[in-house]
Amino acid sequence: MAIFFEQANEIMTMQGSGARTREAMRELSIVRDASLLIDGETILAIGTKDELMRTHAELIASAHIIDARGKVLMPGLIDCHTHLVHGGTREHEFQMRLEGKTYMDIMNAGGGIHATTAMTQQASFDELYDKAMHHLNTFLLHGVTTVEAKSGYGLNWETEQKQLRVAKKLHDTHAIDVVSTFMGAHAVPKQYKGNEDAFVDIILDMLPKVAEQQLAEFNDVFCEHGVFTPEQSRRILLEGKKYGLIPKIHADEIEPYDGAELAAEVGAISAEHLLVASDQGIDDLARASTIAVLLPGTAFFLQAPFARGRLMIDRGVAVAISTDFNPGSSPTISLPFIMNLACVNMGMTMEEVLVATTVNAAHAINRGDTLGTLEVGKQADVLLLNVANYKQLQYYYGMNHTHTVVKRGKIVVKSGGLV
Ligand SMILES: N=CN[C@@H](CCC(=O)O)C(=O)O
Ligand SMILES: [Zn+2]
Repeated sequence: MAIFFEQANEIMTMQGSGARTREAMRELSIVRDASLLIDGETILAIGTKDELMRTHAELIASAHIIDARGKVLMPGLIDCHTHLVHGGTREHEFQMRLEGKTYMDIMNAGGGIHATTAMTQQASFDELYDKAMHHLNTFLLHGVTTVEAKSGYGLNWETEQKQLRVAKKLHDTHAIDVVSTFMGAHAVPKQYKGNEDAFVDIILDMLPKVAEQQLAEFNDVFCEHGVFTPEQSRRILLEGKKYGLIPKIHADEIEPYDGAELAAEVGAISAEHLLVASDQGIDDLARASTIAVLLPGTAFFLQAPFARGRLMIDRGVAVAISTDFNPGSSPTISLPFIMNLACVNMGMTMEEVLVATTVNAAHAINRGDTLGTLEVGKQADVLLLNVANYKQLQYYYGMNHTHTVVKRGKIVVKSGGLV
């Protein structure tokens, strides 16, 4: 059945092409007192109610009508960096950090990523699936219609494959589109400490299997002091490219390590975190059109300095924003809250964070052609917010304003609840 959103206060169409930089990151292309008509899985028309009644009267007469008066319509949010599929939780580590331990102290002592790896290895396929399904439902309730999901809590082929298969099944069964990234290079198992290159070789062997079995589109590495060096990261990313896996990098998160520079050098689609990226690295990202995926929830939760989002935009980098949802450094699913952190702590404007979680997030996962804007012919992923104008989404912070969500032309959230 067609869907007719009637007379929204504002429709943020975000229309235009390509990832947005500089001033274009502030252009929301808003139409006011406007209506939107969906037919099948795509957007058929956007305009005033009168215009659409003139041109599509018959279809509207039989459509499901949603009263959008007093509300705001926008593209479904895109969360372009998550560690969705994992076993267990690590709330005790949060307590340890509040008592003075650092994230890397905990990881080096066998906790952190290693702790989640053990719990993920032990979990059955169905346990991982049910847990991640629950998380996806929460994403949907927060207006998120597409989620990128990284593996990386297996650190052996069996469990990496299990995580990626869970993500694939979720993509097939859940309303949310799940886009997979292989991240075999997330940590070095302790039996390889001192012999890290041997583990790199094991990851290199996994890459053709990931590609052959079509388990992921992207290949990510945690390039960090004490994890993978820039040289090891380069090897893994360049080898992945041979199999069509597009590079992404967890770069310059804890200590500067020329991760942004490496992302630009290998032609990564995105460099992620960048809390301590150098000036040179930022300029390199701009030149290479590598998207900076910034994760202010991680800085907030780790009590670390925030990435220099303002400077990156001013230097011409296309910035995307994401939750980094994971059980250690950012266990939140509220992308709207993360957007608020980006405004308050990274100097981004309300317009920029909206572009960063729609158009630019779509480009960070290679979905810019189909997702991220409300335009005729694009996939109908639509979010109706219970706010009077787009600025209220950030003003009334830390709250969930989702009213209705349409995914691929189907209503999946209604009056703030799952359908
Ligand atoms: N920094 C590396 N990976 C994750 C955290 C993973 C974890 O702590 O479990 C991140 O992106 O923040
Ligand atoms: Zn991450």
